Amino acid sequence: MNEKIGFIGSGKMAQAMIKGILSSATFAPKQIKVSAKSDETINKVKEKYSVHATKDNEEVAKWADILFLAVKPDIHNEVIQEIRSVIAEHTIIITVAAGITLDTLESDFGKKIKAVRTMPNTPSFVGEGMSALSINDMVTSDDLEQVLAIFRSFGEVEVVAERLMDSIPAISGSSPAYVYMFIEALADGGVKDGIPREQAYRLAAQAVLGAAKMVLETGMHPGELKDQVCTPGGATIEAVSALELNGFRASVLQAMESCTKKIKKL
Ligand SMILES: NC(=O)C1=CN([C@@H]2O[C@H](COP(=O)(O)OP(=O)(O)OC[C@H]3O[C@@H](n4cnc5c(N)ncnc54)[C@H](OP(=O)(O)O)[C@@H]3O)[C@@H](O)[C@H]2O)C=CC1
Ligand SMILES: O=C(O)[C@@H]1CCC=N1
Repeated sequence: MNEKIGFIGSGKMAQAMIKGILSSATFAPKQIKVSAKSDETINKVKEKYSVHATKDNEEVAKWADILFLAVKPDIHNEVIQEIRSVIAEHTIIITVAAGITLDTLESDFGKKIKAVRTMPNTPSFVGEGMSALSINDMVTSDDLEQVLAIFRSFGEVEVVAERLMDSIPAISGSSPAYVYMFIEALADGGVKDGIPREQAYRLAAQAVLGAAKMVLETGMHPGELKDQVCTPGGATIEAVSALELNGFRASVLQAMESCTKKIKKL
């Protein structure tokens, strides 16, 4: 692809996407320009990814054909006010900020823009991202194809109705955090029984990866896959029973509700 991609904000989420994009070789480092607030981040990003990095948001906004806004929601509008006058008509604006709606984007820019609201996740860093996005009526089908190609370069992407976007962090944007907690807990259980810590992480992480692949690749219902593991009268059903007694599923659902409630307030 020949487009120039800009990132305003080069923190954890932007760097995960940049790493994923460059690893897939869909874009070369010279096609990416980023900005950040501190010299520390600028220098780190230059060194790690060989992309152009600056503290000048306007420079990035003026240059990019596709511009990611990857700053925190509380300074999102401040950044838009800084760059709105230099945005070209053809530029596609992609926000990754949680809770920022397409209406907010348009009204902050104060004009019709090509706007894309997205929710990626940090596994984009290893090319296994899961993103969801919705677009406004200025985005053409060609624009959408370009955007999808970028997101596919670091994982999977789903186009969803904007009314569902507030619910995406809970299921795929934030959920890597709870999965890491689950992996850590599995490893702790192994360590308790004497399994060396590093080996315990490998055992736990690969079991989670394998289970996820089974869901994606067999098309079988997760409940049926669970049943395959539970030998009648065996050990797994004892573990399942203990998880149910301790409200495992209810905890996950409650965590997701809390997440979505917060997104609506951001
Ligand atoms: N982390 C995640 O898993 C996910 C995050 N998101 C969204 O991504 C966005 C960024 O989150 P995350 O990457 O985690 O946060 P970080 O704090 O890691 O990154 C924020 C970045 O914004 C930069 N920044 C701060 N102020 C300015 C400014 N005035 N102009 C330009 N850049 C500025 C910071 O610069 P410096 O480094 O110099 O401080 C930093 O690089 C959020 O809106 C969040 O909702 C979405 C999905 C998942
Ligand atoms: O914690 C947050 O607000 C962001 C949104 C999804 C992941 N991180």
